[in-house]
Amino acid sequence: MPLDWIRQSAKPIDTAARDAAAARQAQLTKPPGSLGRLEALAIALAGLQGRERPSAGRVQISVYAADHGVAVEGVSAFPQAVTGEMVRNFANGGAAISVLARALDAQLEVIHLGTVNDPGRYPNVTRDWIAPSTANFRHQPAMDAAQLDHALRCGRHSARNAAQAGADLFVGGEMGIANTTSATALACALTGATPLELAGAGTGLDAAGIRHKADVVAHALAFHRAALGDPLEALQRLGGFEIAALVGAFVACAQIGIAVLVDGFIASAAALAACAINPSVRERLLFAHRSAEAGHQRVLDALSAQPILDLRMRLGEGSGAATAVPLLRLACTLHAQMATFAEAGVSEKA
Ligand SMILES: O=C(O)c1ccc[n+]([C@@H]2O[C@H](COP(=O)([O-])O)[C@@H](O)[C@H]2O)c1
Ligand SMILES: Cc1cc2nc[nH]c2cc1C
Repeated sequence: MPLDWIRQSAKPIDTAARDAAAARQAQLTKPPGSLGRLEALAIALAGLQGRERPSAGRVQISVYAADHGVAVEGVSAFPQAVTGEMVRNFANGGAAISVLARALDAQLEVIHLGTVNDPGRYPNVTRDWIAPSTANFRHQPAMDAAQLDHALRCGRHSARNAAQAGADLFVGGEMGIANTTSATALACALTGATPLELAGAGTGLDAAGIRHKADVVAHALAFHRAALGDPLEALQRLGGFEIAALVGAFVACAQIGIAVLVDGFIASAAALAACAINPSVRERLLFAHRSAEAGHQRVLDALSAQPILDLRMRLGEGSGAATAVPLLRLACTLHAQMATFAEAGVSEKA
């Protein structure tokens, strides 16, 4: 079966490295726990990376761009042409994630899976064409099985690239007009939440626009209801190429043992699908931020995830995750470089 790999177990957490990191934290010159979540993040990264002193130095950011058939339902504040136009902007280095990747000295990979307004070829954008867009999932499955397979493998390819480059951390980003509608439908199918509970403004819908979006999602869920019990089939019917690529990347990173920092609403819906398909993936994911998109908290709750940041961001592209990287780096540097009580000759707690 071509998709067998997606269900293979994630690499187990290295509990010895995690315990050694926790023991080190207890010896550093500070009241125990006083660095709060920075301590927990360093300890978690130690378990994920299998070393007492983890690092967030080498970061790979993979951004997947694709269009959505459901855009014809008028569910986005922006025209569909923007997806292809933003691919050009990624190529020219002017998008937010381009700037963040440069500032972080991270490796940025942009993968163009198919847009209605094809911007053409750029040397620094991988063109891994599937179709101009998914089908409109209000009336038909978004993808066929071959397209789902292609998108999942595209994500696995990024994970393998990250491993080859020796990445400490993987960030998955996405760009796709109308993909919050797809992510909302997928999250409803996987959590049982209603479309009205999860639908949000996306790129900037008003209240009437959000009600219409929820209505489109409700119709789609009714149309596909009989097939939504299987999360892989839910992904095929309601997902996007970029969302499926994120699922493939998250699962493959977890299997290889690369720590994953999950971005906002769409990336978290992909994480939810990845964990529903392969529950062993969950313990290998860190969550970067709480997006301003209305349904994100519900998705984070379903994953029992505690995001690092809450900056009211709602851009996507991997931008929220990239913004959390400096905090992870600081957590690792403190963990590695602070003196212990014994080294510094400081008296311990009475
Ligand atoms: O990541 C988020 O939390 C997020 C929330 C709202 C919008 N977005 C971005 O906006 C686009 C989708 O918005 P929309 O309104 O077209 O569905 C897509 O390119 C996403 O990257 C991203
Ligand atoms: C301009 C623009 C940039 C984006 N980046 C991610 N989603 C986006 C949506 C729009 C509309």
